[in-house]
Amino acid sequence: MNEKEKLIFQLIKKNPYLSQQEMAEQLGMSRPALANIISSLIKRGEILGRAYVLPEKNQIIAIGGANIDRKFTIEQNVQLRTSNPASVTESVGGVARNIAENLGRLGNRVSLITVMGEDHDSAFIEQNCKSMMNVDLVEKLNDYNTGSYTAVLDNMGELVISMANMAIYDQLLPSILKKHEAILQNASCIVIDLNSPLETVEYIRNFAIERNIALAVIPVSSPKMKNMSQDLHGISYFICNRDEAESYLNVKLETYSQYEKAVNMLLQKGAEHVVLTLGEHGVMVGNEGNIVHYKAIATRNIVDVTGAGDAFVSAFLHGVLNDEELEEAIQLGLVNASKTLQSDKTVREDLTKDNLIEWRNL
Ligand SMILES: Nc1ncnc2c1ncn2[C@@H]1O[C@H](COP(=O)(O)OP(=O)(O)OP(=O)(O)O)[C@@H](O)[C@H]1O
Ligand SMILES: O=c1[nH]cc([C@@H]2O[C@H](CO)[C@@H](O)[C@H]2O)c(=O)[nH]1
Repeated sequence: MNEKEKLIFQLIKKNPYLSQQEMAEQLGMSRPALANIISSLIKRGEILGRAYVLPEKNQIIAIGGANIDRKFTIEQNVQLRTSNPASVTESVGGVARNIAENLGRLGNRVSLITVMGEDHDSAFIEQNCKSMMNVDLVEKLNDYNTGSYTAVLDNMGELVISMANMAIYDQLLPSILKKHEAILQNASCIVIDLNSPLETVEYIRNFAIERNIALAVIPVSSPKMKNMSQDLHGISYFICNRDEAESYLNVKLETYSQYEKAVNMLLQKGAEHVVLTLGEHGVMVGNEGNIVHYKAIATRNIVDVTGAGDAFVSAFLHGVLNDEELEEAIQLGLVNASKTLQSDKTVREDLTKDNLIEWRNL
């Protein structure tokens, strides 16, 4: 930091809620010059932006996708190769962003690191997210469209097909994360989804190993899971669904003994905790040679499956990061997934710490 930056940094440390006008007056600087320096401090992760908060412990950093989700629900039985009458909704999505929103709604401090285009979609996403997470570390790229995910659901809310337009995530490179090392190294947990390129996942895995930071890796889809390294050391929580495990391990998973074997194989590759999600059959969880199956919560009136996996991951991480026993954290995950299935929203708008406890006790 140069002298001017140090002065501003000290002032923010003393009083994080001074307005730029007040700061400029106290420092005898022009406001545009001050704004420039503040924006460079934010970009380098020295301060978090908006309220000029300093990076601190216990912050969760989510790295990966932030998309616009378009969901078409077909009102009658799906007929292939013809036009099906459908209703459509548009909302914010992306696995890392969904997890950040869940964790933010649950009262955790979260920053999102992602790349978005300079377009209408990114403005919509930012506007939508900024009350639940810090979005000041988001990088805008001129030549790319913001990621988008288009899903076709049947009249039971089950996924028929989905399309991912996410070329932009090839640009979520280690060079972007390096700018935010100050924040990353103070994180209580880093969550990365596999929208991120392999070299970025490997960079963050080594970063987490060197600094002993909890790391959760979330695959997002079977095709993207194929890119993952076969070495899972340094990953504290590796959470994938059945299809993703099949494509990564190159095995068929149809029985409980096969699920158990798969969890074992993932543990052998070095992950500390493995969670294999099994849709209506719940989750198989393994650590230190101990593998346990937990039943899903019987859920009626499923409206939309989108986001159930992200809801599980988020409430599970919320539990473990807030000192719950592993088993209780899993139950919180199962409850949040079940409640999310009953909502047409990817993340429930009524999700709070208190509501999660109330749903858990029902
Ligand atoms: N039909 C269901 N009934 C009850 N719980 C379910 C059902 N489907 C999913 N879940 C819950 O959601 C969790 C995650 O579901 P799944 O294994 O399908 O992951 P996913 O494919 O990542 O989810 P999605 O892509 O739908 O967000 C399950 O472990 C379970 O707890
Ligand atoms: O390749 C991808 N497909 C789907 C998603 C996101 O998954 C979410 C549901 O779990 C949804 O919001 C979509 O944007 C993604 O981030 N990458």
